[in-house]
Amino acid sequence: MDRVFIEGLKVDALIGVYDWEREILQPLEFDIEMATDIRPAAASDELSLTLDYFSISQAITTLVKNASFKLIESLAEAVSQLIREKFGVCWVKVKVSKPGAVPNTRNVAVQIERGSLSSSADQIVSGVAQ
Ligand SMILES: Nc1nc2c(c(=O)[nH]1)N=C([C@H](O)[C@@H](O)CO)CN2
Repeated sequence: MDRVFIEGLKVDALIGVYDWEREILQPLEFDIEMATDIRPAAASDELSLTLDYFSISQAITTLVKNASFKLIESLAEAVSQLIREKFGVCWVKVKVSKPGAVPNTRNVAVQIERGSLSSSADQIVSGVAQ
């Protein structure tokens, strides 16, 4: 299965467990991997036949700016749900990094994978993804 990536998407967010974190915005970074069949877009050179990484980046940014979760786990779930439901992505990997959160570290993060790769293969065989 082919992939479309969004790497290093930076958004300032209201996020965190502690009281002081509810008063500030903190930098988060998103790495997204989405399974899709890029052959129809490649054959036609047509943006509407692939996953538009610009539109998806904008949608993630809007979601994150409007969210106020405590845990980056909750935000990762919300982002994966958005990508799967709004953009019809059958399988997605979402990594949410909070690089300033822990002293003496380069980064802390969570990563989730949601959906099924086999269902996208089924769609291609049945012609849905053509
Ligand atoms: N697995 C997680 N651990 C922690 C989180 C989190 O979102 N997921 N959050 C915090 C605090 O908000 C922290 O970022 C403050 O520095 C602690 N652990």
